[in-house]
Amino acid sequence: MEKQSQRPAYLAQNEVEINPLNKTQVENLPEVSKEAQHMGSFDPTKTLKTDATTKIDVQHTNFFYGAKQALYDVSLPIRDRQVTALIGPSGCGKSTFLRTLNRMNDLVPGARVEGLANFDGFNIYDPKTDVVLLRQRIGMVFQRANTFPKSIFENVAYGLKVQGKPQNVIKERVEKSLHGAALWDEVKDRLNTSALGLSGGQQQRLCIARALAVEPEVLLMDEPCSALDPIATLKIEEMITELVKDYTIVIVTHNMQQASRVSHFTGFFLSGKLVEVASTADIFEHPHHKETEDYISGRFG
Ligand SMILES: Nc1ncnc2c1ncn2[C@@H]1O[C@H](COP(=O)(O)OP(=O)(O)OP(=O)(O)O)[C@@H](O)[C@H]1O
Repeated sequence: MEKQSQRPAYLAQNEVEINPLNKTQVENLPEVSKEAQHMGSFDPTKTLKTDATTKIDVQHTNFFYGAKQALYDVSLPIRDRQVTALIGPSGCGKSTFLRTLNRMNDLVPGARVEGLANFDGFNIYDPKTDVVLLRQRIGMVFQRANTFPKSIFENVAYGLKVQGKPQNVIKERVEKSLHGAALWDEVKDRLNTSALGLSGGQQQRLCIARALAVEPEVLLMDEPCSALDPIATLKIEEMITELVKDYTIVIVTHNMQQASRVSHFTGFFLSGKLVEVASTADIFEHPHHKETEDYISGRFG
């Protein structure tokens, strides 16, 4: 009974809160400024000048958790083989946006998305989209490593076994993915030992290897370094810089130095709106909006 009464009012009866804010975070949420309220939807074509082609073209996306709207008219082209960083204060909708890209939000009862996310000529949001196939092409890495209590080899081979791949293909892909995740040299002599014996940073790279093993085209990373120390963080950042030669990467980060180190484009979210997206250098050196400037200079968030 006690637990029931603490449920946030915006949750419908069967809804679960995946990523609840604590009381302090809620109290410190910035007000949407008058300018942001009246600016309508942001037109990214004004600031996103690049030769890179668009891998996923997100247009006019609204997202609802039951009655609560979490994203407002977000349009954001994700460029091919570039890193796009999503920044903004807690609760502004970064993770929600990221999760719309491979339909992870489908798992939340009462969740609903509107708009268009054009990926290779089909709409990711279309109910007819095959989400299993979609998640093979658009892989995801979470905040905390979700290591399975299995051997290092089995962790990476997992998706390939589900796909029924032959043993020789599995062996080859496990090795290739561990190289891709910059982990091979550290684990090659103990592939059959438990993955739970690896350090936190190694486990996160192992999960990245698992995501790479099914050969995705896009990698979504939801604060992949938030549980890691600076050295493990640096390893992941170096790995991202290598991986982007072959993959399109979208990363949610609270760490603005990280966004400026690893990304080509940065989108700034505030209260469910994309305030602006531009080249990372522009966002950090010449932001178009006062909210962006206030956020990157640490005035809130
Ligand atoms: N399952 C859910 N049910 C209802 N509301 C939710 C759910 N998950 C998130 N929200 C709400 O949606 C809004 C956006 O949350 P989201 O997690 O996308 O923000 P965020 O910018 O990623 O935050 P953080 O940086 O803290 O992870 C917040 O108000 C949050 O409370």
